[in-house]
Amino acid sequence: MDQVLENAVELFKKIEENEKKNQSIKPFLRPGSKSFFEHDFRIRMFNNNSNKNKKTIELKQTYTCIKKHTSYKKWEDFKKITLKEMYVNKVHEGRYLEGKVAYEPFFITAIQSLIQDENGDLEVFSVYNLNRNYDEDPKLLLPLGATVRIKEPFLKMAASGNGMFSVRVDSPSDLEIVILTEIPKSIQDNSILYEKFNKDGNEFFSQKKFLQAIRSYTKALTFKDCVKSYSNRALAYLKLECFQSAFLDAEKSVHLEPNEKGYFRLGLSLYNMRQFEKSLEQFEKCLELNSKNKEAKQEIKKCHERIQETKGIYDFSYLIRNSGKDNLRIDVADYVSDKIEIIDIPKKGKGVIAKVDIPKNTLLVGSKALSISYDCEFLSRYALIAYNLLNRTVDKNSQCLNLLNLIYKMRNDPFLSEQVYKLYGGNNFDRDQKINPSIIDTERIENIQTFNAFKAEDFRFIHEKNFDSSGVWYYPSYFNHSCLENCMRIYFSDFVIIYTGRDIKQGEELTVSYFPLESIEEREKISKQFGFKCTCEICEMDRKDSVFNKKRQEILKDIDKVKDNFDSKKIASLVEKVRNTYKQRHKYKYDLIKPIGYLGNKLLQEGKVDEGLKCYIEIFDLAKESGYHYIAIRTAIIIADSYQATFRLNEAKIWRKKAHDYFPFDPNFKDYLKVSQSFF
Ligand SMILES: C[S@@+](CC[C@H](N)C(=O)[O-])C[C@H]1O[C@@H](n2cnc3c(N)ncnc32)[C@H](O)[C@@H]1O
Repeated sequence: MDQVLENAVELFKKIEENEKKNQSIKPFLRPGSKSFFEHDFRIRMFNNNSNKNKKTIELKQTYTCIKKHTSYKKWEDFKKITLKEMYVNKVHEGRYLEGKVAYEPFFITAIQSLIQDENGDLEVFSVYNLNRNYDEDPKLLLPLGATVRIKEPFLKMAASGNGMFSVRVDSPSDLEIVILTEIPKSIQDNSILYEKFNKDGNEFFSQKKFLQAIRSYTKALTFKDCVKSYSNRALAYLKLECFQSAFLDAEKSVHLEPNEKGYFRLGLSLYNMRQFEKSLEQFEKCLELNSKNKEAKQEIKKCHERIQETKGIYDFSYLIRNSGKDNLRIDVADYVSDKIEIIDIPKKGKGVIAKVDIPKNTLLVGSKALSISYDCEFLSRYALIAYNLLNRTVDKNSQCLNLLNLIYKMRNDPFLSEQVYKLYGGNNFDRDQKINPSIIDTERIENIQTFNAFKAEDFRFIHEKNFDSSGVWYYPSYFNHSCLENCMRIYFSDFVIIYTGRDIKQGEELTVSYFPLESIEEREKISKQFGFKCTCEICEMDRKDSVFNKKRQEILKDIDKVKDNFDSKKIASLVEKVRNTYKQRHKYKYDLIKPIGYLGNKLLQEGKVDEGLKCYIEIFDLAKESGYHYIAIRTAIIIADSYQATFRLNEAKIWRKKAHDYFPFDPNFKDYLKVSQSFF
């Protein structure tokens, strides 16, 4: 077994043992000497530095932290606690811990340092989810000497600490950091110091050290309220994608004195928070001050395009051109049709219904992911193993990374945060309770991700593992599942459109399929993870058909084993066997799709083109009837391509039209649907 995995398993065992042993620990007796802690820290630092070349990512919270989130409450509602009073593996409800950062912090899986309380007692202190930027200097995020306050502190057995404990913070909004500026308060309006810090800020900025630049501008601003420093700090925030902070600074800058750069940066922060109308206003103000500002003109054009999109007017050629492997995130606005609404659906939570009759192929929703991560963006598989062991999960790279990204984005964009908190996060959370968007409740966010994350199944890289993804979309998250979906989803990188796959009656629920139409067992397994049991017509029929279904699955398994070695005749006889299991049933014989696909492939390989095509035509009909739209489109294209290749251009045209009927919005859509013949 891989050494890394072995080490991780060891680590995992140790945590479990320690947790068991310490279940009954009462007041915790700590050695309390600073030199002891510093010695331990040096060892950790050494281990950490020896791994310097391996990039690692910070980890999120563990499930062992059963702490309920308390940021909804005010600081005044909590009573102070000191380290001496704390217990191990206990959440100290209604209390807060205050202390100073007593050691230069560093990253292991979280930012780690020592906290020293008012009695001079020390404890290790770990902060998770504080920042996404791995190259960031932790000393800047949690500076030595800064005062910190932690709500409902949790003294936890530390995973990396050989029996050490640490005061652990998972949700950054449980923590308040007072950063010392090292500037005596008595010095007021010192323009020399202002110049010095402002210059430092510019220097750091030019070196792309944006966090340092922000710190310097902040110091500079304590001496003088200056338009330029606010505006420059806004730009540094923009570089770090901290859009809300950028917005506040740019706003201060133009408030002090209307200025071109200030309006431009205000426009950019609003644009990035997807407030296109408001953003347009700022770029126009910028142009009023300088009618020759080319960049502002370009941004105005983009704003107009986005505003058109919010009306459902999309340029699909633009979407196709600007999405794909080279561009995993597309600049596009959201749209929701006024023909649909979100209501409570019995036994399903919320869902989407049609307010009026809606014809087939009506665009209902266009939505860009609130956050998305791709497998190819992951930094370290070591971190993934540790992450899964600590969390007792089997999350993929993209899922783990997306949680971190989502948290980061929520901290920097209140509009986005507000949308995330509206989504279903399991029954333990009251979703109607209004949450301050600046609160980061990692447990809740994680639950929201569990119930609402999907992968962006962009046709163009659907088979490539590296492009596996995990994203969260806002409006699409309200669509419930049905194996017999009546809507279709098409992805353009991280942008998805949802439209009706057939005519819909007023009041009918609109559904999409969360997973492929595999066997009922497989579907039930996945839907159980989502916490529901599908009751669509196909599922009900499958459940009634259980004896034949079992037989069918056995034959399908056999076919899988032999499909590469058998010729078309032998495969055809196995297909017949599957067909026989459907004798009692006249509808939804979707399990025939795969074996007939194998047969069609084999026939094409043997040069029996017409027989092969007959198979594909049957697949098209089966997929169409079962509402398995993706397969229907792909099959129609394969058929069209095969006719084209054998110069039967008329048939090719007919089949291209059938594929195109599934997506009537743009004549060039066929370019998007370049699928490989090797699909089956
Ligand atoms: C993406 S959300 C869909 C919207 C959700 N119903 C809500 O209230 O926001 C997924 C969750 O919806 C519920 N759900 C989805 N499809 C369902 C179905 N067919 N039957 C029952 N519950 C369903 C499950 O709780 C699932 O975890």
